[in-house]
Amino acid sequence: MKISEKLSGMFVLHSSLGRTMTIFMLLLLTAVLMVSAWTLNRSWAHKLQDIRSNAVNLSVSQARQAEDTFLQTEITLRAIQRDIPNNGPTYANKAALSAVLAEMKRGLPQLNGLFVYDAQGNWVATAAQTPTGMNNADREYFLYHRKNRHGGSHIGHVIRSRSTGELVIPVSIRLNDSGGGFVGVALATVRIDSFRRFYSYFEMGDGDLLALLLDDGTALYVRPFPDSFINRSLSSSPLFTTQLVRADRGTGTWNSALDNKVRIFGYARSGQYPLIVAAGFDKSALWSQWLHDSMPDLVLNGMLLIVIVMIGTVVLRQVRTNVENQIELTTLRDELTTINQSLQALALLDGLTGLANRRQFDIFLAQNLKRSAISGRPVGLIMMDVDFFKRYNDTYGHVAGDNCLRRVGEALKNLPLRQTDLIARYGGEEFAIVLPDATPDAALRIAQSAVEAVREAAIPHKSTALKDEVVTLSAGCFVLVGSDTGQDAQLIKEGADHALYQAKHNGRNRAVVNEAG
Ligand SMILES: Nc1nc2c(ncn2[C@@H]2O[C@H](COP(=O)(O)OP(=O)(O)OP(=O)(O)O)[C@@H](O)[C@H]2O)c(=O)[nH]1
Repeated sequence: MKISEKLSGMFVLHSSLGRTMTIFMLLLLTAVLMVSAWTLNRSWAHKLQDIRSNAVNLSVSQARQAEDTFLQTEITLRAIQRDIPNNGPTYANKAALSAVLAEMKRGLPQLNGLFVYDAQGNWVATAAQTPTGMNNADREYFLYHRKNRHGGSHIGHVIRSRSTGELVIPVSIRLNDSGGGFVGVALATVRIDSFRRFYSYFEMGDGDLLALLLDDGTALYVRPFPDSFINRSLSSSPLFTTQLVRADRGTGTWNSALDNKVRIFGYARSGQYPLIVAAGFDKSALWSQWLHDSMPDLVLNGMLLIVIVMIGTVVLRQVRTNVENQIELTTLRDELTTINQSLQALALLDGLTGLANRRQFDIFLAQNLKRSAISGRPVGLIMMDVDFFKRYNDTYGHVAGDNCLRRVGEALKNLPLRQTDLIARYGGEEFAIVLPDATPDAALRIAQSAVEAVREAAIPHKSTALKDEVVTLSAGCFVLVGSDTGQDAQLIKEGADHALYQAKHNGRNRAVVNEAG
């Protein structure tokens, strides 16, 4: 950027209009930016609020669904329990019991199998064909029931079915004899696939998750994670360390323990079973989606900002042009004023001596005679003429003659005059002094000092007829009180001229006053 452009830019800021426009544009820009930011921020906050509600609602509904599944399963187990003789499943009609189990399973597609074990873990009956010689005494649920006397159902960690190889959740109850002694276990295995299928009905993003968990933090199934995540302990997740400690349902945002992704979670604990459902929405995907949805607003706001900046630029450029024009006009005006003043001065000054010229002399004399006519106070005029100046020119040349006149002018300038007096070059080698409010005596005194000053300047003049051979002056004075008849200037000049003639006639180099006035 050129210096002049920088300067004019600064002038814009320093001019009050430029400053006001700049501040206005900046305020407008800030206001639009703030409104846009506030609107977008609100939109994002609403989006988060919606997601939190969705997450909680989904968790609650899925916790209910899981409860229903396990309740149906428990009811089935209770029905099986009723069909088993008091002294234990060993004494049951195994074929008939298996048929009952098969019939029960048919109505419950979420079940992988129904099983009855005796007190040693031997398979007594199943909903499918009973493989001979199978024993499940090593399973966690079997050991659990053998140890715990309570009659409630037990939901275990996910296992792989020995009969089908499928991943299943074991739901079991203890079988007691009439004395409360352990006589076996009834087991239903719930297909993980049933949850997999059910959870796949929900439209969720790739990074979103829906998890069925045991309340000890074990993952039973987590959509969309692979089966390798099943049975993983999430007990260190904020869900278990902080959220569930505070409330059985709620929302929160934390790094998922499964893949360290930040998700917005909703969760709900089952009131009936030790189950928890959590729904988590990938925050970065939500942000991208929100950005995508907000793009029209962002583009609109961006365009608004660009339009404001463009308008601002045009207005400021216009202001700059105006300021530049103003500066140019002011400079031009100042220059013209200076020129005008010089011209005015030049119009009133004599170019050779720098004294007032004839024009100024005439104006000044006329003004003072007018004032004199009003005040009644006299005006004095001294007319002066360089002696034998023709000879001077002839002897020294015209250039020297001009110099001589300049020096005579200098000598006159040094006279002790009042501020109100005026010395002028009347024309040629003639000079004049106007003395407002002067008596004839005072005028004569000043005329004599003028003659003396020129003589003392000692400008050589070898062709003069006078003996000192220096340039001399003759002066004639006249004093007049103005009468405002229009004749005053002529009268006073004639009076002074007459005295000058007398001075010349009397031998030059002297001053004479004409007392006739
Ligand atoms: N160098 C120069 N000479 C001027 C100027 N104005 C007038 N003169 C000359 O001044 C001379 C005046 O001569 P005169 O009017 O005869 O008077 P004088 O020779 O001074 O004689 P007295 O007035 O009788 O003493 C003329 O020769 C003019 O040419 C000027 O501006 N410069």
